[in-house]
Amino acid sequence: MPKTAEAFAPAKINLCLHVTGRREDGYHLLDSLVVFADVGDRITATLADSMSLRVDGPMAGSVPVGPDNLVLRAATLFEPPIDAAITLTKNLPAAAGVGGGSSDAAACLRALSELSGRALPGPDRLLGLGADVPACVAAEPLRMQGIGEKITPWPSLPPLWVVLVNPRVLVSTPAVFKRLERRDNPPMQIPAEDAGIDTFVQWLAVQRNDMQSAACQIEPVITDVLTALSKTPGCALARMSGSGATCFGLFYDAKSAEQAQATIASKNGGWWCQSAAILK
Ligand SMILES: C[C@@](CO)(OP(=O)(O)O)[C@H](O)COP(=O)(O)OP(=O)(O)OC[C@H]1O[C@@H](n2ccc(N)nc2=O)[C@H](O)[C@@H]1O
Ligand SMILES: Nc1ncnc2c1ncn2[C@@H]1O[C@H](COP(=O)(O)OP(=O)(O)O)[C@@H](O)[C@H]1O
Repeated sequence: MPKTAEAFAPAKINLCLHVTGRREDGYHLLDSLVVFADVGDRITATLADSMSLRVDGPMAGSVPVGPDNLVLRAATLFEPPIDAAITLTKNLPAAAGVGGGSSDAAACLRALSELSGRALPGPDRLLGLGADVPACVAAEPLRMQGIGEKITPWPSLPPLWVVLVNPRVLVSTPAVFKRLERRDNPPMQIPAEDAGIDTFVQWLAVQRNDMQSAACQIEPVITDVLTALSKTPGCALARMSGSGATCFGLFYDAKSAEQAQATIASKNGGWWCQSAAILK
């Protein structure tokens, strides 16, 4: 039997995303609390004589199947190459601020590492795939700084659930960065350690996503998503993730999140709505 490995590619959520500066090469300096949800894509890799990629799942149509797919780009980081037949089951919307491509790349690296017994590529090579890839390889609650390369594990997170809502508009990350009015915003404040859930959510509410306003100007429907989320019972906070267009509502329990998802989905047939737990 050929050896097979499976890896989960969780949705990435920027609970807050502060843009604090810009480097000379144009990349932006970020300060973000990044977490992962128990919804995402899936990678299955089987050792084979040559490298191949098959994409299935509800969002398969929205990603490239050739060498531009971040899964195949990630696989090339191993030298010498590890040949495998890879299947990507694409459940997350692409170019949506939930890091699907970066998380797929990270999951592919984990699966190939397991199959071959070889170490994961170093941090510089991960960053070369995309600014979100180092965070997605860590795949645990973390503070992300620099342009994405500085990763610090987040010490403790209260139990939280989210509803992720994407109005099915594509938002270009460079276009949102370009439209920012300010690039020198204050960094995250640091909350008290082991704060209870109320203190944590109050703290989070005064942090920001500095890309949200620019993204809403490009795609005003994002404002509708935020309004719909914030009106659902039990929603403690509604905010955009990454450069959008996906927004999240934050909930204290699974049931409230599931009800909010059902309510929003029933009123907005074309939107992608998913309730999930935040992984600790
Ligand atoms: C904004 C964030 C926040 O987590 O999330 P997404 O909206 O992509 O999910 C990420 O920084 C995105 O990471 P990722 O999508 O991997 O970015 P990359 O492919 O490396 O970069 C896409 C483009 O975004 C801009 N970019 C990206 C990261 C950064 N720190 N500064 C930038 O200015 C650059 O113009 C770059 O060409
Ligand atoms: N496996 C993949 N999944 C999603 N997008 C991918 C993938 N491979 C390449 N891409 C391309 O990468 C870009 C960013 O995708 P994604 O990581 O989903 O967005 P975001 O960074 O906004 O969360 C998209 O334009 C998409 O075409």
